[in-house]
Amino acid sequence: MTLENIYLHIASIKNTLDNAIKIAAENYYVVHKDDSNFLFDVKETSRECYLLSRGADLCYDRPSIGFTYSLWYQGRRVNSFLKYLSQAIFEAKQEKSITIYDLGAGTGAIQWACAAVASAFHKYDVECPVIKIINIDTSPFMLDYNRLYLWPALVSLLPDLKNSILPSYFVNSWSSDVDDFNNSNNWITASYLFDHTENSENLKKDFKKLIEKIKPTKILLTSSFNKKGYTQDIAKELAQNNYTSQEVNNDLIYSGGMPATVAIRKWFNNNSGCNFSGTPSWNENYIYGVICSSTSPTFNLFALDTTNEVNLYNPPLVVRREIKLNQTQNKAAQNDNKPTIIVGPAGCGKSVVITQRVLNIVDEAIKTNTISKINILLTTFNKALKAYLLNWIKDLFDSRNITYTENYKYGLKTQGSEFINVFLMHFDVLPTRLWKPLFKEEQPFNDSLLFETGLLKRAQEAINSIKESENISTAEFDNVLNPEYVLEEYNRVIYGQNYTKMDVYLTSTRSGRPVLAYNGDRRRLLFKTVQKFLLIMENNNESSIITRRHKFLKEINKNKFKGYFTHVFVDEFQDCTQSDYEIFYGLLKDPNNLIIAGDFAQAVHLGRVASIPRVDDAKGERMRNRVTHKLDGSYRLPYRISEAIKPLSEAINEVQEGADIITPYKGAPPGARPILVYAENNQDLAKKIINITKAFNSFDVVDSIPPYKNLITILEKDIATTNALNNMKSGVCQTDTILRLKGLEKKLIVWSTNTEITHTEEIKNFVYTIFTRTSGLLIIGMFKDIKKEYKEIITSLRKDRVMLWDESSLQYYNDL
Ligand SMILES: Nc1ncnc2c1ncn2[C@@H]1O[C@H](COP(=O)(O)OP(=O)(O)OP(=O)(O)O)[C@@H](O)[C@H]1O
Repeated sequence: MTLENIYLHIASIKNTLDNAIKIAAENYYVVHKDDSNFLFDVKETSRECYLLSRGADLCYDRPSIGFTYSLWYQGRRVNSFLKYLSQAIFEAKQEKSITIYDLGAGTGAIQWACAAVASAFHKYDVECPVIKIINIDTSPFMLDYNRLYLWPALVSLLPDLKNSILPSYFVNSWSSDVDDFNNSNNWITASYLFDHTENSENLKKDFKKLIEKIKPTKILLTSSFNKKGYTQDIAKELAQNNYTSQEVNNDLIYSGGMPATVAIRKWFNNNSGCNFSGTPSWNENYIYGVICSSTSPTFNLFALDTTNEVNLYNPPLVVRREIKLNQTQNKAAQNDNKPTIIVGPAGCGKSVVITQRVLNIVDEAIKTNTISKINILLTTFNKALKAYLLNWIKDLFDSRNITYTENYKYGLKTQGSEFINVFLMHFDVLPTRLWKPLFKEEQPFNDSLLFETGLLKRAQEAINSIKESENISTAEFDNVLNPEYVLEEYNRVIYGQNYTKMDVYLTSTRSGRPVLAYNGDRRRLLFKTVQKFLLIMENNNESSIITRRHKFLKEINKNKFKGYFTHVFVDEFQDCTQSDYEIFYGLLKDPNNLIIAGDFAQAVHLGRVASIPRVDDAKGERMRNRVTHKLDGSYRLPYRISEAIKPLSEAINEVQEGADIITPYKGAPPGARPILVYAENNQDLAKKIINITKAFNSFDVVDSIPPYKNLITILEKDIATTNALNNMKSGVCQTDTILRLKGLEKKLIVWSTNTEITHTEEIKNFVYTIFTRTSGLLIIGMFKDIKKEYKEIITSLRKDRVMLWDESSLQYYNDL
């Protein structure tokens, strides 16, 4: 059997391949034609495939993409690999087996081309190496279309293939799910890998790491001709490192029409309401291809320091100890006794770094027998996040065999220490928690704690009293003399910036707050009202979280808790005022051991009032040695979601200095674009959400059998939709507020625009924080009378990176 014989046989099965594409499409249609959204989805994927042919990037994240794509591209893509693989497999015909890692496998053109070659071996009765194909792609829809439809159709026509081609399919990473790297004759095929990415340099680095790990004997690279630069660069580098490289002759075995595929497209157009246009053929545009073959065993080829982490498309890790920190994260986790600021967008690993740094301090202290001197406070503004951090730290301690006991109120005491070494506390309870055990006799907060409604009532009383004493009978001052404004002014400015005296307040800046004239009536009235409010609270023996904090600060300023902690860690610093930092400094032995992490874009409590400790005044001395670590990218947010919401983070950044702009990161878990859904009412939204979870179940966001472990989380509280969902699938949905969920992540977040966001000034921060909670799907539910501010946010999202769920959603979106 010669190479020519192989070509001849492949030429003879052209119609078989064409027929298999047709059969696959027929079968897919039978299974999916009644899907709630089938026709619209096909219409959209057809449009996107057309745009791909014009050079646009395709997201491959709609359910019908495999179906539509294959009806145009399958033939030509397979054709482009036929000669290339004939040549490579023919050269390897002595081998018993070959394992091909097909990166960006899509609907399996490489697998099909291998099948055609193997079929030639059978025809000539020559033993063909068993070809194990590991299809790796970020799109479950593309992989599934091959696995469930294309491949079975081809095997039904060429049954001999069953034993010679052994495929497997992996949504995700080049490495993490593929632990079987010990095959002896590994090949890598990478088609179009570097064609559509703004991140080619990183990709190239990861690609080289993969090569070191897999040690392939052959690397087959293709790209479109006009994007061949990166492929050539890599081939050149490989050529200098034990690989010979050979450009592939690009003439194709097949040409002309694909009658079966054309016929089925016509049938769909006439009978199903699909609207396919154009005539598919075998003719592929000119492709650049190169085969690199190893000349000797590869070992530490590129002299990279690590061969273990291949960061492409890593799935999210659930066990904290399995997370391998990247270089920047690692640096930020070193305990260098300097005030440390860790910034970066949602999901870049700030909490990961904090927990690692806590571990490093404790680990070092245990080794140097100084654990009894370590007293760390880790505080944050959210109960669930506190629990999350605690579990991460416990998991890390376990991984280092650090023995500890847990005190449910305070934190962890490690073996060998007489007291608790790691205090984990919600910042709101810190004043009470620290005060009570230390100064039992005083019991400062033996009062009732008021929350929103109670506080608004007291603020109104204060306003009434001031209006009366000042003889104000008009609405002239109502823009500031209203309960919400008074409370915010107290929390954010009078407490937040610690303006205890009227004359200071009248003449000082009120950073991040609406402008009020210095020494003006409004300021004077506000200060008096706040004083009155505090007095009323005191007389009624009541307090708020902030008045408690305020009293705590006053005691701290008297050195009461001085030096209680060796280290203070703050996660989510965007919720801190300047006064909060005064508390942290007051608690610290050494100001150099303040470590704070956060993201101003998520400042849902304070908006533009949020700030980090000043360095430009007398107190700034404490931050003199500060180090800022800037982390990049989001490991949590699927790449497409980061791309979609980037304009929103840029808009926040424009008004809020220091807010981090989200950077799409290739190491993020796979996922779809944000899905925009129009609904007539809550019931309708619930129905559509269920349909979406069905269509996207390959992203593993919601369990398909009860009890539904993976919940849908609706933000902000939308009880009607939640009830409607739970009536359909009991227990599948929960609803919450972002104030309780910030810092955490969920697999499926729904932003229901039906519910009001009360913090109108921080509305963008709010919505951004909601969007960035997902590690899987993000659904945006839109209704008829949508608020103007929400409309503005939705239309600001990158247009080619949102997915309109159905016809009514598309129309609604176009009319926004
Ligand atoms: N180096 C890493 N490798 C793999 N996964 C990582 C890495 N760093 C972070 N992650 C994952 O990214 C997700 C987000 O991490 P983390 O919660 O620490 O981010 P964050 O910056 O604190 O987010 P937020 O600003 O929303 O609070 C987590 O699921 C974490 O496991």
